[in-house]
Amino acid sequence: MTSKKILTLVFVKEPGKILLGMKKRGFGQGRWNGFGGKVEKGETILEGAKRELLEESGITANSLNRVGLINFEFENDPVILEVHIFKTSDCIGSPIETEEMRPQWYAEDSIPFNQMWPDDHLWFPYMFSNKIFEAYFLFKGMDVIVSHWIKEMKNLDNIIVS
Ligand SMILES: Nc1[nH]c(=O)nc2c1ncn2[C@H]1C[C@H](O)[C@@H](COP(=O)(O)OP(=O)(O)OP(=O)(O)O)O1
Repeated sequence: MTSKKILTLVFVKEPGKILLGMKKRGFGQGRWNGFGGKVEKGETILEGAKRELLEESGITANSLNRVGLINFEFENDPVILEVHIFKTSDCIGSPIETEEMRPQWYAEDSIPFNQMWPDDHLWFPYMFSNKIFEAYFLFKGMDVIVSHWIKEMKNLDNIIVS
């Protein structure tokens, strides 16, 4: 029997650059990524995304735009991670280092993909060209992608996040 964990991932964008955070602990430790985590009981996915962004970076998002939806499966693990990805340029505050994340701005043409999850370089181009996508990745361990697909979508309106 498989089960699903609902997670969020938020990227703060400004023209030509993106805010990443170095994950200091927990799942994905040592990798640059957006800000996010598990959606808690009683909150919507959108609320969870905003909460995690604030907790991990000190930034408050007024609004979030859908970027994509990825299901991650790991060999020999019944738990599927359903990750809802958002971006925003409509936010308040400056990034601060937190217990979980060390934020840093990166130019869009110098993203540190070799220190990120191995799937990121495959779907970041969709995000940077404002294409909405759905994807699936099957991992062996934390470093090897066994199989995957990525599909551009018109929208993700069938999956309610608000
Ligand atoms: N293959 C992958 N590629 C990627 O880009 N992001 C991934 C990923 N697998 C997981 N993530 C993201 C989703 C989510 O934002 C984050 C993991 O969040 P978690 O909540 O599991 O982190 P923690 O273990 O720190 O738990 P919290 O106590 O909720 O903060 O990593």
